[in-house]
Amino acid sequence: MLSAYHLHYTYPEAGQLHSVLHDVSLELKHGEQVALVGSSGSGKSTLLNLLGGLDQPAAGQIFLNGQELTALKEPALTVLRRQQIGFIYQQFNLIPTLTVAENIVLPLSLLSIPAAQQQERLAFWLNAIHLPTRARVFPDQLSGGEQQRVAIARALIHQPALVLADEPTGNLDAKTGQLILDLLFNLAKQLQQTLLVVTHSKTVAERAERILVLQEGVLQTHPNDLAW
Ligand SMILES: Nc1ncnc2c1ncn2[C@@H]1O[C@H](COP(=O)(O)OP(=O)(O)OP(=O)(O)O)[C@@H](O)[C@H]1O
Repeated sequence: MLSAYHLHYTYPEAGQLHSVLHDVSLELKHGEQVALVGSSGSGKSTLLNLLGGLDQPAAGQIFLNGQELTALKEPALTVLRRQQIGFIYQQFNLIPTLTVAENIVLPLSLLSIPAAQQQERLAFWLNAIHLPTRARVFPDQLSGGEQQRVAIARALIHQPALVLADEPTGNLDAKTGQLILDLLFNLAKQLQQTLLVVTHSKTVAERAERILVLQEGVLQTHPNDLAW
């Protein structure tokens, strides 16, 4: 469902081009749950941003469900992201001035889904993340784990084909992180969404069906043999 071919990513600094990703190719199957690991600075977040259409590679192609993401320009790229991709971040990134309910339905509002349908789906998701009574509170009234549950609902509510998570448990204690992980992996599986999770945690990576390892911008072909 997601294919990337020969991705290169560079940035200019002090008159030189620095390479972050070098000839990265990968394929994710429909409904697959994959972890992306590698040491700090190896290019994991950069790769996630390219796959999510948030940034463009210097060279290479990315296809999402047959559509070439790397051939799209704004605003078509934004439309594709809104329809097909859900993002989850370490810092939760909820909008502080919106309530829990408003944060969760935001992707539906952006897609102009009718209000009645939004409320129906909201009720389902408040239950799915075990926060049925917190719809009207604001993010700063929630714990970190609760905020991340809201962020998960917001990332999945529009039924995206692809869910990209960057260190989703990085800001949580071990026990809360485990609960968040269970919720994310179980819901994505139930909804047959493809999940790619960037992580430094072995616990997180071991939940995945497959582990991709980046080393200094190069994707390793035999990741199981490597220490990371
Ligand atoms: N546009 C840019 N300008 C300057 N540096 C950049 C740019 N894009 C990426 N980099 C550099 O590329 C390297 C890879 O960054 P990236 O955030 O992708 O790594 P990472 O593997 O996710 O690291 P971490 O695990 O610490 O989050 C870093 O050294 C980063 O500073």
